Amino acid sequence: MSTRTPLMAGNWKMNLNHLEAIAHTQKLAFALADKDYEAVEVAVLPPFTDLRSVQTLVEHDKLKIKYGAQDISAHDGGAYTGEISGPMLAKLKCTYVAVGHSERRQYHHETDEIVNAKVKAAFKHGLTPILCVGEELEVREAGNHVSHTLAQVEGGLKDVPAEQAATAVIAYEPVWAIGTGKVCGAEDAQEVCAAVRGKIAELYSQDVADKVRIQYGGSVKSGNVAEIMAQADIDGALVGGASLDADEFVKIVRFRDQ
Ligand SMILES: O=C(CO)COP(=O)(O)O
Repeated sequence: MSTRTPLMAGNWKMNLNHLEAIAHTQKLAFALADKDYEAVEVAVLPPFTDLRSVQTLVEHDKLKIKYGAQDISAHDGGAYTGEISGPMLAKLKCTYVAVGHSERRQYHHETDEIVNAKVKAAFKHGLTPILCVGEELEVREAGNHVSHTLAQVEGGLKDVPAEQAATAVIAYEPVWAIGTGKVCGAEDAQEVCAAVRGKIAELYSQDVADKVRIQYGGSVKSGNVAEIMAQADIDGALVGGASLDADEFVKIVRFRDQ
């Protein structure tokens, strides 16, 4: 039995303004009970413009919900118009930051080198990266999903020391399952997540591999989360669309009751 605490993180993507973010976080906090936080770590990843509001609410009401950003600059500061740095996110007391989400790889041309620099920037400023990896449909159809995903893991963690790697979160998100309603079968997800853990063991050690939390993401809903969470190497979910519905996200956090 793994000692890894499951992590259920809601990636809001480009949804909810700062007022909606407050209302949504309050709704989540109201519905979640201490026993939920004892069993599962719960996090939200709002847009940058919401983070200060979420921080203020979490601190003022002493909420147990963790929060983080959806991206981080590889740079610490300077002439990088539109970017948000690690020191800025650390100042907002973010716990997590998603790095290399497939939407950033696809629409912002983030390569494994850029993703690696962002992973390092996160660690440098005390943030835990959620390193997102996963294959496109053509890659899966060609049967290359495992090697493709492992190359992204290796690229993303290049030159990251073992002590840091052990605290990372890796999110396996097959691109074809994101926002499509096509959930990857639990056993297919487990196949890749087990291979990711094997890769971490090869790059570092079994001890590091046993510590790293691996999430599945892609059309996770209350109706399919239990089967996904029953897999040995899946330690949580990175939830997109369903995290925008507070009742649904609470049900996902309570996957054991499904
Ligand atoms: O990309 C995702 C989370 O990062 C998954 O999105 P959906 O849950 O909407 O498929």
